[in-house]
Amino acid sequence: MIFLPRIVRFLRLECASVSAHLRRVSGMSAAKMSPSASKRLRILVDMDGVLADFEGGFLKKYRARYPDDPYIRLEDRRGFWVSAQYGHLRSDLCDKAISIWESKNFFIELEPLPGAVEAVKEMSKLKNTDVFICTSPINLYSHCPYEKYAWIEKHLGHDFLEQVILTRDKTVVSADILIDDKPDILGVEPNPTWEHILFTACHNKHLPPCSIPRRLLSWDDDWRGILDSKRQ
Ligand SMILES: Cc1cn([C@H]2C[C@H](OP(=O)(O)O)[C@@H](CO)O2)c(=O)[nH]c1=O
Ligand SMILES: [Mg+2]
Repeated sequence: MIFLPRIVRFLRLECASVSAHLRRVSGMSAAKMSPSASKRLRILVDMDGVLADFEGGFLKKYRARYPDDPYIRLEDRRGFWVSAQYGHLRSDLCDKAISIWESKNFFIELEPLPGAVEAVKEMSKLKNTDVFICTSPINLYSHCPYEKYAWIEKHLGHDFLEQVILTRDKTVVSADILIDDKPDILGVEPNPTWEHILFTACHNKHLPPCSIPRRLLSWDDDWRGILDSKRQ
C-alpha cells in the first residue's frame, strides 16, 4: 500500500513523456494532444465568401436571370460590394444585382466553398476550441436569416445551429479570431477583441499586403497553424 502513491506518480510521468513524444513525432497541434497545456480559443467563422460561395452563386443566377446584360467575370471582381461594381458598369445593373440575393432560395442554394465544411467540422472537434459561425443577414429579412440557418443545418448538421451568431456588427462579438473575407470590418467597437484573418476571395485578392491583416488563402492553407499561433 505504501508504494501506491509512488506508482501513481511514476505512471503520470510516463504518460506525460509518452504524450510529448507522440506530439513531436506526429506534429499534432498542442490543442489536440494536451488540453490543459494550451489556451482555449474562440473562433468566429464568417459564412458568405468563407463557407458559402456567394460570388459564384450570384454570378450563376445573375446570368440566368439577365442573359442579355453585361456581367463581371470573377477574375475581374474588385471591391467587396457586388452591387457597387455592377452599378459602375451600368447604373441599372446595381438594382439587378441586388434583386439576385434578395430572391428566395439564393442563400440556401449557395454551394459550400472547397474544403470549408470539412475544415469547420475538424476545427470544432479540436480540444479547447469553440467555433461559431458569425454572419450578417441582409436587411430584407424575408428569406436570408431563415436560409442561413437552413444552410448550416444542411451542411454542418443540426447541432451546429447552437453555434450561430447573426449580427450586423461583428465588432461587438468577443473572440480570439474572426475569419472573414471582408477587408474592413467596422462597427461600434473601435477595438474588437478578435484578430481579423482575411479569407481570400475574388474581390480581395488584389489588395496590397501592407493594407490588410493576415490572410488565409483557402481552406487548404494552414488554418491550424494560425490557431496554434494564438494559443501561445
Ligand atoms: C451585398 C453583399 C453581401 N454579401 C454577404 C456578406 C454578408 O454575409 P457574411 O457576413 O456571412 O459574409 C451577407 C449580408 O451582407 O451577404 C457579400 O458577400 N457581398 C455583397 O456584395
Ligand atoms: Mg463574408
